[in-house]
Amino acid sequence: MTPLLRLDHISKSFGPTAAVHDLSLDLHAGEILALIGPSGCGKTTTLRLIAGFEVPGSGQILRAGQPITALPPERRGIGIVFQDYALFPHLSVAQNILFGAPDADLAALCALVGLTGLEQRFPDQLSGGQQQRVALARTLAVKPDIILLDEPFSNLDASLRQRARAEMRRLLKETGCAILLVTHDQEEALGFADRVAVMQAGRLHQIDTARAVYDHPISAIAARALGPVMLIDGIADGDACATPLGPCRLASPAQGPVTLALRPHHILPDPNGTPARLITSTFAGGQCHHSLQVADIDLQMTLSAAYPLPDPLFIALDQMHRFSPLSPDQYQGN
Ligand SMILES: Nc1ncnc2c1ncn2[C@@H]1O[C@H](COP(=O)(O)OP(=O)(O)OP(=O)(O)O)[C@@H](O)[C@H]1O
Repeated sequence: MTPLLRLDHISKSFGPTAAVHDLSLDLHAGEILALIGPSGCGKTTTLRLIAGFEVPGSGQILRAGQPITALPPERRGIGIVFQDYALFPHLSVAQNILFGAPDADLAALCALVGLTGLEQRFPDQLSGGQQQRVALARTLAVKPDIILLDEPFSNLDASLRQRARAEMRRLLKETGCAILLVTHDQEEALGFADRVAVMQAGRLHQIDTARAVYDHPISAIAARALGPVMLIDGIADGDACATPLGPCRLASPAQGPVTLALRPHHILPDPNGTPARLITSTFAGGQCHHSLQVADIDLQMTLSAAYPLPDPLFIALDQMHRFSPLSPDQYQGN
C-alpha cells in the first residue's frame, strides 16, 4: 500500500551541522507516529522539512506517491499544530477556527473538539486545553489528511495533559488523519502514538510500535528514549541468560556475552533470588521507586506501593519478560 507520507533519503544541513541525515520513513493513513530522541537530534527539522518551511539538501518527500518536495507549505495539504497553538489573539474562537476555511462547518467542528458554546470567546478567555482544541479545530477545518503536531501538550499541566492526550487521540482516530508528532515526553510517545521513531544525531535509530521499542530496544539510546533503563551484562546460552541478578529469558537465542536493558519493573522481590541492599525508597502515589544495590551494581526497582518490601530483601528478574540483547556496537559509549 502506498504510504500517505514518505520521506525518501532526506538530508538537511545547516552549515557544518547535519541536522537530518539520510532519513527514510513512511506514515500510513490513520496512524500516529511519534518522533523522539535527545535534544538536537533533528526532530523539529524533520517536521519543518515535511511542512515545507525548510528545503532538503537531498532526498524526496512524497505525499500519496506524489513528490511534494518543491511545493510551498500552503500547497502540501498538511496541517500543523504548533507548540504555542499560534492562535490569533484578536479573533474569536469561531474566527480562529474558520480563518483558513471560511466555509467549514463551525458547529460540527466545535462539537467534535468540545468547544460548543465557546465560539464567541477570545483566546485569552480560554484554558490551555481549550486553546489547544481551537488550534486543532482550526487545523481540522481545512481537512488535511496529514497533521504535524509539535509538542502539542507541553503547555498543559500534568493532569490536564493526560486527559487532553486521550481526548485528542480519540478525535484524531475518528477523523482518520495520519499524525506525525514531535515530543520529549516518554509517556506521550508510549500512550499517544501507534509507532515511535527514535532519532539520534539526525538519523533514524529504531522505528517500531511503542511497545516493541519499549520492551525490545535495539540499543541503549532507544531504550533511554522511552524511560529509565539499566544496562546489565550477562552470558547467554540459547534463550537462557545468566546475570549478576540471577537468570532470565531471552527473546531470541544468543551465545556468549550480552548486554541487556532492564526497566525498573523488571526487578522483583523473590525469596529465592539474589541478596540486595535497599538504599532508599521514594513514594510516588500508586508506586514506590526503590534504589538498591546488588554487589556493586546500582539498581532501580519500581513496585506497587501496596507491596510490602521484605526484609531481608532478595530480588530476581521478571521471568515473564523476554529480554532482547542490545547489539554491542550500539550501546558502547552511550
Ligand atoms: N536554522 C538553523 N540554523 C542552524 N542550525 C540549526 C537550525 N535549525 C536547527 N539547527 C541545528 O540542527 C540540529 C537539529 O535541530 P532540531 O531543532 O531539529 O533538533 P530537535 O531534535 O528538534 O531538538 P529539541 O528537542 O531540542 O527541540 C541541532 O544541532 C540544531 O542546532
